[in-house]
Amino acid sequence: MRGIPMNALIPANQRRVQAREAFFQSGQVPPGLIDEAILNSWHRCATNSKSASDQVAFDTVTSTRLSELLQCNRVLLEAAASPMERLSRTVTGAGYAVLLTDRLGHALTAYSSGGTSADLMHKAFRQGVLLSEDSVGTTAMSCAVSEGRPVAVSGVEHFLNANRIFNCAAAPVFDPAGRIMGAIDITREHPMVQGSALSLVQQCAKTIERQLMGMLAPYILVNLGWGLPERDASEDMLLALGEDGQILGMSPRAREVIGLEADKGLVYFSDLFDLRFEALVDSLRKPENPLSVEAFSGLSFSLKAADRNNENLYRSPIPQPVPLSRPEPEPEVDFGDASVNARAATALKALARQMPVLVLGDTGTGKEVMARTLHERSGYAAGEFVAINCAAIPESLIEGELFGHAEGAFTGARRGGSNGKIAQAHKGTLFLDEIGDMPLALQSRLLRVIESREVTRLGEQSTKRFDFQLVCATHRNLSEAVQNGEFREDLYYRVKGITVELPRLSERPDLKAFIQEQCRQVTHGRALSDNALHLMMDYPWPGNVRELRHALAHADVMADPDSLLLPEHLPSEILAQGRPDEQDRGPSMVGSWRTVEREAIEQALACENGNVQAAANRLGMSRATLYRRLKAQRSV
Ligand SMILES: Nc1ncnc2c1ncn2[C@@H]1O[C@H](COP(=O)(O)OP(=O)(O)OP(=O)(O)O)[C@@H](O)[C@H]1O
Repeated sequence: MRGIPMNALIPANQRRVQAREAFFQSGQVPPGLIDEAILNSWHRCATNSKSASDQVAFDTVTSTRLSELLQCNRVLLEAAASPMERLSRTVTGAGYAVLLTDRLGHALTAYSSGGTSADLMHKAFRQGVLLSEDSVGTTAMSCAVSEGRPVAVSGVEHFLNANRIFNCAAAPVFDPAGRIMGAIDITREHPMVQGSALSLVQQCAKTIERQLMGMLAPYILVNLGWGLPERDASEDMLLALGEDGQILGMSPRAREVIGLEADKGLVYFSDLFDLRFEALVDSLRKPENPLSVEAFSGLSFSLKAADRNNENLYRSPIPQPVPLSRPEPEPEVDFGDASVNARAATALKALARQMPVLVLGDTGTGKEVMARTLHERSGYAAGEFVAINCAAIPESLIEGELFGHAEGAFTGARRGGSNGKIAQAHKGTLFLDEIGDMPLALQSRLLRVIESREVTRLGEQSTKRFDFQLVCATHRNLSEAVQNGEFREDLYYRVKGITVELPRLSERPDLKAFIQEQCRQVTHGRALSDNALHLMMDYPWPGNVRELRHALAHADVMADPDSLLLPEHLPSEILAQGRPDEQDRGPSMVGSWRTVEREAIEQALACENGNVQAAANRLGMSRATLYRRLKAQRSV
């Protein structure tokens, strides 16, 4: 008998009664009598001054709150709909009710068994009832959510006497980023066979998690296994990968064995496994060759495609190597204003005729987004989009950056020389951002290149011809710069081609819809409360779309995962200021935006140990923009 705790030999029901008596007499329970998860919950209830004799009301939240909750949890509800229905078909005949709760314990969906006589059962298993530990004491759901694992709670294991009629089992549901979204619970009045009840809820939770992974629309879903793929890939261990190898999501079991914490942000396949993503895709195409890969944790896994019929595997080209700097995923673009959309369409026609396009707009209005969108929709989309920020590169280097240089052309020139950005943009788009800040001396050279499409590398005589389309952008008034002698008139007329002027965010005709859409994108589907939305519509947005996206990301972090975004979650400057009178707009708003910006930059640099590229990624801007912002901040 060595190794088996004596308490394990006592019949289960007797053990529970003993545990309860011991707890209420001394606050202590001898080991092995009940699940640690339940004991922890009892301690929390006692610490929060709950008494076993408390009554339980099972009131529902208001209908407004309920619709907010359903809205906030719509992804979970969608993923859970059919697995829950299947579970309820399996168990309601045996007298079980089935429940889906959110992370806080709100009942989102309830299937009742119909065969129960107890009033309490009817009251408890209704949509909108709050079943948190705080309001109804220990339950399987609250334990499963607190401990992050399946838990069964029977009869006297419920902290409140009133709930002793319940016997329940629940499993947490994790989202693909590893956060708990809610729980699946089955409950009945009669004792249950614990093992089977637990495995039913666990299976249902896994199916929901799998649905959630599918809803990410991954390029490919991969099963991890321990041995040879054919024999051993486990349904439990799933990776959802984007087409550039980004890990879009992981099943909880895969996350556990690989040792990746929840909510880790941007992680790529090749960050975790000793294999390039293209090589993975290549081998998955040949299922006859089993693939065994070592993770950087030291463990080896077999990998196979979860769905052999996935067309991406067989039809799409192998994705390009992951670039060294990994930009934030591009937002879905909407320029809202019909006149801007019409202008963009004209700009596309101009590009097709080899005319340049000039994008004008204040900082953060989306000039680069517009340029990239034009590129992607143009006949040159198969080539590269090469952006160069004329304001960010020191005058002495910009020439070499643009035109390239021969080996030894100047001190510090690269071995073997460099081809320069114009060569890189061959058959693609050259985007000259902040062209208004291009040094005067360089402007005439640029003009010649734009006219002839011919480039001479620094330190060389021969020229090469390149084919590229040109998009420029600036926040400056170029015709004023021409008048002030800061910008060459001939270059101005050359780059002006077709202009697209982007409105300030506060002037967008679709402001409300745009804020809501950006909120959906930035927060992955959360909603703003009416008050928060009104405040945002009244704010002047000196930093335009960039500031809006930062504000939404800020609110997303500040708010509870299941709550709407409320005014108090917004950055203080939005809370503090409605739209000031037109004449007050300038300096004070610019001042407050600068402070916010400086803090954001300092924080990002600190978090990334001073790595400018990583900090720029974190802030959702290019490295060049970050340098420019730093320069601007320092000059204040
Ligand atoms: N129409 C849009 N839809 C979605 N996101 C947008 C849109 N316009 C801009 N953004 C986002 O706002 C931020 C700023 O955009 P972008 O860098 O293109 O602005 P910009 O005008 O070039 O700024 P700057 O002048 O400071 O370089 C980026 O994070 C971009 O993704």
